[in-house]
Amino acid sequence: MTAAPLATGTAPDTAGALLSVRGLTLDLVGGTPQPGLVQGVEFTVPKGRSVALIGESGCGKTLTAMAILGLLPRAVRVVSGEIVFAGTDLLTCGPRELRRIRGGPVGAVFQEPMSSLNPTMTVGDQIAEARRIHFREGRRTAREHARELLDRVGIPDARRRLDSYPHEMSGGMQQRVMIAAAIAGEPRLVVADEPTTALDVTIQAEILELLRDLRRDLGLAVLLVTHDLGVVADFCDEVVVMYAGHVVERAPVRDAFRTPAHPYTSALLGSVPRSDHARTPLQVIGGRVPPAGSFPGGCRFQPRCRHTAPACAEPQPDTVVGSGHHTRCGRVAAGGLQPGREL
Ligand SMILES: Nc1ncnc2c1ncn2[C@@H]1O[C@H](COP(=O)(O)OP(=O)(O)OP(=O)(O)O)[C@@H](O)[C@H]1O
Repeated sequence: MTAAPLATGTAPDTAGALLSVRGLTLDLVGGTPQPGLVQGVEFTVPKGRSVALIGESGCGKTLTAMAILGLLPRAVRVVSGEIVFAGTDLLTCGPRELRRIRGGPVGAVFQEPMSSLNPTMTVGDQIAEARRIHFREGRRTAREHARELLDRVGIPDARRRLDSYPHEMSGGMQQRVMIAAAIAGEPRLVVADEPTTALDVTIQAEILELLRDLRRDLGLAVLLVTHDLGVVADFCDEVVVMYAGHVVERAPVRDAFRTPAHPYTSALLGSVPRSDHARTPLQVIGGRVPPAGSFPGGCRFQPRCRHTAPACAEPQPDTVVGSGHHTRCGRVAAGGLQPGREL
């Protein structure tokens, strides 16, 4: 017997959302119109929760994160959509308002600390600057806060380190400084794009532990862009799965991992080793993400999907398969496929 999906609909569940991304569509500026580098992206980040954005390279995770931060590359424009943070649509904000929000209530942590930290300023001055801009603190107070923040993120001998330059620190320490700068603005949301990818494994674990502590102590919400499904399982409450610019599934992490409702999510999960299924052979997802501009109509995953049917060439409905669990697989919507690891 096939279980019918609960419902179809398009809107994210916005109750209690701190951040709500609705119908976000991004494209290249000028040139030939593309069928949406990022198209119709919908998800929410509830207050104090941690949401992962996952998918293979080139699926639009970073562009989505950059749109939230108002830092899209010049070549990319917003075609439509809303990004509502604490009641304000960030896409309607001018540059001054965006600068007030970014580094203030919305913090950012990127993969390469050295590309975000200013190599010509001491780390103390960089963190103090955030306090001076966002809280109009005087030099002395801002410096004292910078010391407290360095201490808070686990930098030993914080008072002396205030006067260090980023290049005098290890990669892990630089990442801690970037986190200190992000929390200096007392954010409610931190957007973290691959914050541990450039670090070696033991340091990765330390940085994640730090983010976890800060989340708990400061009540932060986190939007985490990552390729690492182990990190998602360990750190996040909810997951948003992107494929070729579409969100194909969003769900509480446990539900997405136990009963994925999109063949792409299932294939992603099958491509990483699991401790509980040590003998299960790893799956390889055949083919690759199509380059932007050559996406198929309907479900963009269909050329790589082992369940493809003619209906997959049509736009796929947003289907609710469980509490907070949505998919955009028409075959699941029609009851022809069952959510689950064997999908
Ligand atoms: N500045 C740019 N100009 C043109 N195309 C771009 C630009 N930045 C990204 N793209 C294209 O947009 C698509 C989405 O890129 P994006 O960086 O968001 O992917 P991603 O999922 O974050 O990948 P990764 O995991 O490798 O960072 C890709 O096809 C990429 O080539």
